[in-house]
Amino acid sequence: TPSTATAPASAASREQLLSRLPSPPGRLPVIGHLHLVGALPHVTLRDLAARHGRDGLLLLRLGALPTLVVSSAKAAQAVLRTQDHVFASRAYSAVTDILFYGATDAAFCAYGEHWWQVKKIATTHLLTARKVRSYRHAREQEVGLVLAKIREAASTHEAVNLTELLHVFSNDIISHAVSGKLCREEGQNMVFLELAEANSCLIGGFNLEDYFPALVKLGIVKRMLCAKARKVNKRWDELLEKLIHAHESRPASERGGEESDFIDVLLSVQDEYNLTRDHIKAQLEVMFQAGTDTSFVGLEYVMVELMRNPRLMTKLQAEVRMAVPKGKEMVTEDDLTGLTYLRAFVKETLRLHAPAPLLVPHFSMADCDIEGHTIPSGTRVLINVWALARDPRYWENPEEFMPERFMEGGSAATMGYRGNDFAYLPFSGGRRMCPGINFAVALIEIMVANLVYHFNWELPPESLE
Ligand code: HEM
Repeated sequence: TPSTATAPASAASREQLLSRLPSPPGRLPVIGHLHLVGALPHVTLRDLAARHGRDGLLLLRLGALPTLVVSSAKAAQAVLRTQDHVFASRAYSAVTDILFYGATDAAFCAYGEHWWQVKKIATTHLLTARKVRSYRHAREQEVGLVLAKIREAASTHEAVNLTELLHVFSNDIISHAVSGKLCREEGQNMVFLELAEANSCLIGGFNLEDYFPALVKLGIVKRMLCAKARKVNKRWDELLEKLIHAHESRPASERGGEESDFIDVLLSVQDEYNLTRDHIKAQLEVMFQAGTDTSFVGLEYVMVELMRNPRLMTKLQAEVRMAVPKGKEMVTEDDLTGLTYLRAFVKETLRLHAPAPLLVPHFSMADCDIEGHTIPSGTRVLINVWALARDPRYWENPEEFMPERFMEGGSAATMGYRGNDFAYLPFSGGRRMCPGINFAVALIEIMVANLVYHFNWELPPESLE
């Protein structure tokens, strides 16, 4: 059983503690184990952990940064529940520092008073079940636009690029939540898409500056490595300033109300939470970062699994078509209650294809014990939820796509998204858990329901050759 955290160790004893943790051979000077992390880190890390790990733990030296990889449900439970208070921080990153106004947003902010405040704003003001419901007409409208494009292609038997359509769809839904009706003016929704992609390139990779913080302290290196991030941040700043300004200049009577967008809400709680202009911009920007790609990847994989499993597509179509009154033009959110197979289908997709397979890295703030191993403070932690969700110790036929396991009577029937089952963590768990679950699931379900209600899907013949 894990014991309580103790005060941080000195550098020497920290190194001593690290040297006792299970770690793979092949560590090189300077880069450490970085060369072992391939193009699909969750896959290579699973294999390395199976070979060299112990008790679900494996220590890698990624550059100068000790990184603990967690690959068992018990160790994940220790990090996200029993010792959540120790592991709820984020490591310093020069890139997120620049992109997110001193990392003052909810996702990249280090643990502390400011993070509590901005996370609370996200969970109690921006992403509540009620707020998410208030955007249903906007979602249905965006779904309508996608359906029109597909209908047009279908009428001439043309293949559609679903990846592109669904990516734009996810981005537009979030643009609408952030800036309401203004999001389409002057093509601002497309600028959001472009900037979110630029951010992903900077954050998503294994960044040199993150692994060699000492390098960043040298002025020249910092200038070189961070120039791109500054450029991208400048463009975000111009766009967000313009939108916030447009909101401020609207009469107060138009700002409140049921369908108020994130900018309206943040402006209205600005004084209560002592938010600066930069805090507001950081928070708006992170919604794109955390919400767009993740939702889009989830949605795209649902369609992949539908096309791979025609029998299951027929079953899902039957459920949706039964539930929608005859002659209705499109499925609306009222029709979705009780669609248990749809719900299970999405859950099973997020099991096999977690959009954030290693979560967002956690960071320990004190020494503490996990499974009899002492983890020193200042350790970065990756939880391999992709590996946990395919581990035969926890799942029957783990590689098989079987939504039924999440249905009544199935082996995972009681598993939900809230991080209570440590073999199933697509949205993580504990203090750092994703606050966007309702938002994401609503977006995915309404789009999928309509895609299967209106169309039969198959891959174009040339893609099968
Ligand atoms: C299928 C879609 C999504 C998935 C799979 C997902 C998953 C995750 C994961 C794994 C984390 C990291 C948790 C951790 O560090 O332990 C996270 C954090 C976060 N997500 Fe999501 N997310 C999704 C959609 C969204 C949406 C739509 C929004 C907002 C509109 C959102 C907002 C956030 C925020 C603000 C955080 C940071 C929380 C923190 O650090 O305390 N997410 N999400």
